[in-house]
Amino acid sequence: MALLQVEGLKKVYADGTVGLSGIDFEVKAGEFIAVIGPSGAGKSTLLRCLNQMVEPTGGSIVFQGAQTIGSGRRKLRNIRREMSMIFQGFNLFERVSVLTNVLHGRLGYMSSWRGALGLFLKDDVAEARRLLERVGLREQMHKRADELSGGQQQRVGIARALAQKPKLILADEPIASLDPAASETVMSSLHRFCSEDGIACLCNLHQVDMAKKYASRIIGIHKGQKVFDGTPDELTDEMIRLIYNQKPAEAQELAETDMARKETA
Ligand SMILES: Nc1ncnc2c1ncn2[C@@H]1O[C@H](COP(=O)(O)OP(=O)(O)OP(=O)(O)O)[C@@H](O)[C@H]1O
Repeated sequence: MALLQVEGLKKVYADGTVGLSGIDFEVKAGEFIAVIGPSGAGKSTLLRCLNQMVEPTGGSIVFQGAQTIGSGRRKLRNIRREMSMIFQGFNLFERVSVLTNVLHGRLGYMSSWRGALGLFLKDDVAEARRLLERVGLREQMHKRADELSGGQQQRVGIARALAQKPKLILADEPIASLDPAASETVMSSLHRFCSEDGIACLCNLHQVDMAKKYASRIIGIHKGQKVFDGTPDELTDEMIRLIYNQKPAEAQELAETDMARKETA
């Protein structure tokens, strides 16, 4: 059984803008998938619909065998703790310590009053320290988050995501604000930890070279539609040109021809 099954996923925003116009795909446990496409294609909308930070307007999302659309608050909280998110702008609490930011990854497992008072369990604190060591930030754990560089802050974001013990990480352009060296560190850390812990990842990326380097599968989106779904090798230069050069119909046609060729081979 797939970890995640998405069928006919749609999002039309209140002002009538179509974010997603019916997307289908599956994610297997432990798969590392890059999502690419031009600006405004619907990549963020897709990730945010999956954890329902953005409410889908149609379709179905089955996560670990259960339909998530229409879930009540309690069920949604349980779904979200197993689907952690990494953000382009890190989304850390800047004035609190790095360690506390990682501990926030445990909030979904605590009663709200314990969380509000910051009464974290001893085991959770030990695990947060271990995770910070794992991402190479042991020395920084008592610093305020805003004292860290962008690349270090994103590694805190990764440690926080891992603290949730997720089955799936949704990474929304995790390296868009970073320089090339920090981007490599963040992508290689994210890839390594997902692989070591058997976590699936859907990672929105603008950098096609990074998508090809780290993902085992790439999904291409254009104008709210899936126009490519294949391996890095199958993402040819021609396909990239079609996805980014506003010719999704031609890209889809090329993908279908490739698929038919693979089936008959
Ligand atoms: N809150 C919103 N209200 C109305 N339209 C929105 C809203 N959020 C996104 N959109 C629109 O939905 C479409 C998809 O946007 P989305 O942010 O998902 O694209 P993206 O591929 O992530 O783009 P980028 O790479 O620039 O971040 C765009 O046309 C965008 O303007």
